[in-house]
This record gives sequence, C-alpha cells and structure tokens, in this order.
Amino acid sequence: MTKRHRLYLLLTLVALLILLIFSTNFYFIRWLAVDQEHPVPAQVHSRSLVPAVNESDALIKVVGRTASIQQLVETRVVKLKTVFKNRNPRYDPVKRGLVRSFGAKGYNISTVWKIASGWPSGNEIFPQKDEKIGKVIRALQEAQILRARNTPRGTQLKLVFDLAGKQSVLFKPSWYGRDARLEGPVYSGKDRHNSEVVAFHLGAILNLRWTPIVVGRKVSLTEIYAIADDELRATMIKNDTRQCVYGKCHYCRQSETVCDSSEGGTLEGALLLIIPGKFAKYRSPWQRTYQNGVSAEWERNDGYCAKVKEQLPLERLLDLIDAAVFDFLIQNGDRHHYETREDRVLLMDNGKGFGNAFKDHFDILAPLYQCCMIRRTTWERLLMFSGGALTETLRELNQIDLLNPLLTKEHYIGLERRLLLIYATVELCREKYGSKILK
Ligand SMILES: Nc1ncnc2c1ncn2[C@@H]1O[C@H](COP(=O)(O)OP(=O)(O)OP(=O)(O)O)[C@@H](O)[C@H]1O
Ligand SMILES: [Mn+2]
Repeated sequence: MTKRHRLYLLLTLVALLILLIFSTNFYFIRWLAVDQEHPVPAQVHSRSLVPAVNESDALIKVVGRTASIQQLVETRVVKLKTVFKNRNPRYDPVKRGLVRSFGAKGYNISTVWKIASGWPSGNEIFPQKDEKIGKVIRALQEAQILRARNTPRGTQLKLVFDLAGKQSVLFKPSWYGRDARLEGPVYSGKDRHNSEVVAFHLGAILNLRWTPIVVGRKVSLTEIYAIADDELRATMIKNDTRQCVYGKCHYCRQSETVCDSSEGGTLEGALLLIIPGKFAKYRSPWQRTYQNGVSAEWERNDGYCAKVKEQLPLERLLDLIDAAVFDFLIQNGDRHHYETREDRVLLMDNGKGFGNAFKDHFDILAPLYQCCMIRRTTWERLLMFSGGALTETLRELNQIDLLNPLLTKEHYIGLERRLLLIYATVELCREKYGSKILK
C-alpha cells in the first residue's frame, strides 16, 4: 500500500466513524421522543421539544409546550368526523328524564332531607333519574332559613344556614355579575355562585354525579342579620341603607363585602346541600404552584403521568381524568386538592368555573392529554351529547333554577367549543395508542 492509499483508508474510516456516531445519536434522540413509557401523542411530544433554555426562560418553555399541544388539538378539531359534530339522537330521552327529575315539585319538609341524605353511595351524591330530586331542589329554594353563622371552612366567605326540617346548607354569595370577564391566571378572582349551580347540572348530564346538590337563591341579608349568631353579626355592616357582610375567613376583609341589592333588597347566592359522610383530602398531582413564573413538575415533564401511575391506583387516576374533563368544561383551574368519599373522588368546590367565556385554559386538561386514557363510560356519555345537545340540555336544567339565566350565551358557546377540544384530544390519543386508551 502506498502512503497515499493509507491516507485514503484512514480518511474513509474517520468518515465512517463520524457517520456511526451521528446516526446512533439520531436514533437515541428519536427513542427519547417516542417515549413508550409516557404515552403522549407522538406529534404532541415532538412539537413540544423546545430547545433547552435557562431557568429564567422556564415559563416561556412551559407556555410553549402547552400551546403546542393545544395547537395540535385545535387542528384536529377541524378534522373531527360528523359523529362529533352532529346530534346523537340518544341524548333526547336522557335529556327528558333529567328535566323531569330536576323539575321543582312539592315536598314534605319533615321527610325531604332524609330522602337526600339516603342517596349518597361512594362518590355518587344523587340518583341518575328520580323525581324526588325535584322535591329536594324545591325545598332548598323555599325552606325557611332559621339560623345563620359564618364558617371558616375553606378560604373564602361562606355561611352556614340551618333550614327548616333540620338541615344545614352552605351559602356561597354572589361576587360578580353574569357577564363578568376575569383576566389573568386561571385561578383568578373569587367564587362564582352560578358555577356551583351549573356544576351540579353538568354533573348530572355527564353522569358524574359527584357534586353536591345546589340551587341558586336570593336571600335578604337584613333577614339574615336577625337570625345570625354573634360572630356573624360582628362582620355585618351597613352601607348606606343596604345590609352587607364580609364574614370571617382567610380572604375575608372588611373592605370586601357582599350586600343586599338596592332594588329588591336581596343578595344572590348558591345553596349547597351538605354531603353526608367522611371525606379524605389529597393534594392534586396536577396542582399549580400559584406563583408567577414558577412551574410545577407536571408543567415541565410530558412524561409526568408515568410518575402519577406509580403512585395512584388506576381507579383514582381515572377519577382524576374525569374530574379534569369536567373542570376543563367549566374552566375550573383551582382544584389544588381533591376530596374523596369512600375512596372515590368528589367534585366538591366548583366555584371557580365560568370566569371567562372567551378563554380556554387548556392545561386544565393535562391529566387527559398526559395520560392519554379515559373511562369508556365517560367517553360514551360525552359522545351522547355531541352537536349542541350538551348545552341544549344544560340550558333546560339551568332554566329550573330561580337565578336563571345562570350563564351568558358566550359561556354556552365556550362549553361547546371545549367539548370539541376534548373529542379531538381523545381522538389524537386513540390514533396513537388505539382503543386501549378507553378504560
Ligand atoms: N357540599 C358540601 N358538603 C360537605 N362539605 C362541603 C361541601 N362543600 C364544601 N365542603 C367542605 O368545606 C370545605 C371548604 O369548601 P370549599 O372548598 O368550597 O371552599 P373554598 O373557600 O373554595 O376553599 P379553598 O380556598 O380551599 O378552595 C371543603 O374542603 C369541604 O370539606
Ligand atoms: Mn375553592
């Protein structure tokens, strides 16, 4: 071999070596991106592979990731088949059954509360179809309020009323008008009483009957003052002639009151029937940090669900995914903790929904798109209410409430828009992993 030949051979070997290193790396990166253990749609994952950034850019990175998944899902919405866009005739008898059950009707005050307290089983708080629901609703709307006090439970202003017939209820007052539009983080603002009522109706429609029974009601704070205990009275003040209250709680301030209206002399609020039984409280695995610019692990790690799967039984995870679907529809991004009854997840505290009809906080759906699974029963129920049937049914239930209209037209439009986003998310998961995503 000449010197020249040896040089050629050496150069060829070096080139081959470089090629080998390059291709191994390429396959390694691809393997990372496919990520079998952490089921996330492939496109979702690769589009979210944002170049590494320094810590101060962390939020941008997080926003970039969620936004790219959202973009992908939004693109998929356009291609949804007609089953997702047309009405499914099967919803109609279900709607009629619900409207009949929920329709307010006459009751006996000495038996009505016992009926309701006998219903809860596991996390199901009321029956699927029972005209006695209408009796409980009417009783909540009409029963005389005998005593009132403050409760420090939770962090926001809440009262406890003792109703005739020996039943206590929680009262969450109205802080906003129906067309309020809250900007900023998803958990902004105070409770929305209408959200509590709508959540009850939506839970019935989706057959996630895990919410308390709730009605809207106007109460006179002047009358409440007369039956309030001393502690509550101490937080009730007059503004001109109107009676106001600020209560005692973590976020209660004398400068932040709710008051009787000047016209009718009443204040709107939601009356929540107290769910009997013992609850356990857990930190949500998808809890937010509640700090601007600080992200939680679930916001950074697309493979986060694999970790949650190691820590929770499948049933709990499926409950949390159902809750995420529910919360995404109402736009409640504040389920920092969840409570269980007989080991099943409750949908308690639904006051942070419907803050902004024009906004879809997509990351509320993270449990669904990060785990890529959903209960088959939930999926089929969602499909039953396609093509506008969801809000048609919801409007009819909402109409039964004394505070109707509970939502503006824009909120109903928002609900339908989000339902399509849920369909598209599940379809993307199904395309990637097949029908095994339905549990
Ligand atoms: N309908 C109900 N039946 C029984 N208990 C209830 C009901 N609603 C709320 N609670 C209890 O009261 C606690 C506080 O209620 P809620 O979570 O609605 O208040 P909050 O002020 O929004 O609290 P947070 O700021 O922690 O979200 C709940 O954790 C739950 O244990
Ligand atoms: Mn809350």
